[in-house]
Amino acid sequence: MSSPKRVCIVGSGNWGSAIAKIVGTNARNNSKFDSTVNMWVFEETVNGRKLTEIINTDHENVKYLPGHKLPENVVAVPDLLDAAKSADILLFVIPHQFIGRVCDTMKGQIKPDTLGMSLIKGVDEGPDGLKLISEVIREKLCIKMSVLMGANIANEVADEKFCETTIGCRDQAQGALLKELMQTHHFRVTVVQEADVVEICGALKNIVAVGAGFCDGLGFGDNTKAASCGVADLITTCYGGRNRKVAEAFAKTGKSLEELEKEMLNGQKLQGPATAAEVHTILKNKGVLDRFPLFNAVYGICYEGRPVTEFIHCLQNHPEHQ
Ligand SMILES: NC(=O)C1=CN([C@@H]2O[C@H](COP(=O)(O)OP(=O)(O)OC[C@H]3O[C@@H](n4cnc5c(N)ncnc54)[C@H](O)[C@@H]3O)[C@@H](O)[C@H]2O)C=CC1
Ligand SMILES: O=C(CO)COP(=O)(O)O
Repeated sequence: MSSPKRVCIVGSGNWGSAIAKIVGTNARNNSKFDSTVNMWVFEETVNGRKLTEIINTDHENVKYLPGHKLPENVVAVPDLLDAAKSADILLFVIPHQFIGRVCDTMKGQIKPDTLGMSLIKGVDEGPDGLKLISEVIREKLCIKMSVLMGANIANEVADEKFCETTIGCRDQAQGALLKELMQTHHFRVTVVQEADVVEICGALKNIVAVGAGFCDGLGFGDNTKAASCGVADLITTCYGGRNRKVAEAFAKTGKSLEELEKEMLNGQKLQGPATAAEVHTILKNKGVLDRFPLFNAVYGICYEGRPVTEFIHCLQNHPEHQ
């Protein structure tokens, strides 16, 4: 039998910490995995103490997932390379804007046969158009990559409220191993081979969620909001997510998104506005902006100073309605 796989979680925000709860418990109870799970923590001081010290002593990420104990075998490590260098499985779960720098630091310093899985929702906008975050990681680190995405609001997952998620993995044996690491009674995992589809749905729904927040902030009805909704993650994010919540406050208060992110999220990061900007550049370069009025409208409001009160006009002028 091969030796137990060492797991490292690259990230310790709201979702990273909820995932640490699951992965720590599963790794401890399954001999296929080493029971110690490293979690890389972007170090900061909270209430006068280092966050890593708080996590390793009190077993709680008091800033990003307060109220939940993490398993004691989850070890917070402030140095990225110390956390990741001996890992057989790397779970990437940081806000997408930081992935480039994190991978640059890890390049050449990890085991060559490490399996990576991205839980990051977002896209990168490269010179040739859209690039998936898993592709960015694959190219920079030369490792095999899978993804995990779903209608998974972190606080609800940590509360063990039942939900489903999808692993996109091209290799069946790897998919089965990753499922063993991630699945619990409350967090059911389906493995599919179409990893790119899983990832792009997870990324793009964040832009729609910002639009849904605008609808709420402007006082439109449920029908209006549903006009932009599709499948599970979209529904969840358009009701319960941070992108929606902050966009609602934006429409109601007139404060800037940056200000509201700071005020309302205590260090957590929105992915929707940045994704709207990246997707906007990609669509513009391809000359197809007019086919995506919702994405265009969210971009215009977030970055071009277009009044949020015009949001619905953009949907009324959808090319499908001409
Ligand atoms: N929170 C949620 O409910 C869910 C989030 N996701 C996705 O997971 C990814 C990560 O999200 P969260 O864990 O919620 O993070 P978060 O939104 O809680 O972000 C805060 C994290 O970013 C870290 N950070 C701040 N500056 C940094 C830097 N310069 N370099 C590296 N890290 C830095 C902070 O230390 C903290 O760990 C995102 O792509 C998000 O869309 C996916 C499903 C659910
Ligand atoms: O991705 C999520 C739920 O699946 C979380 O969405 P928010 O980032 O908008 O909170």
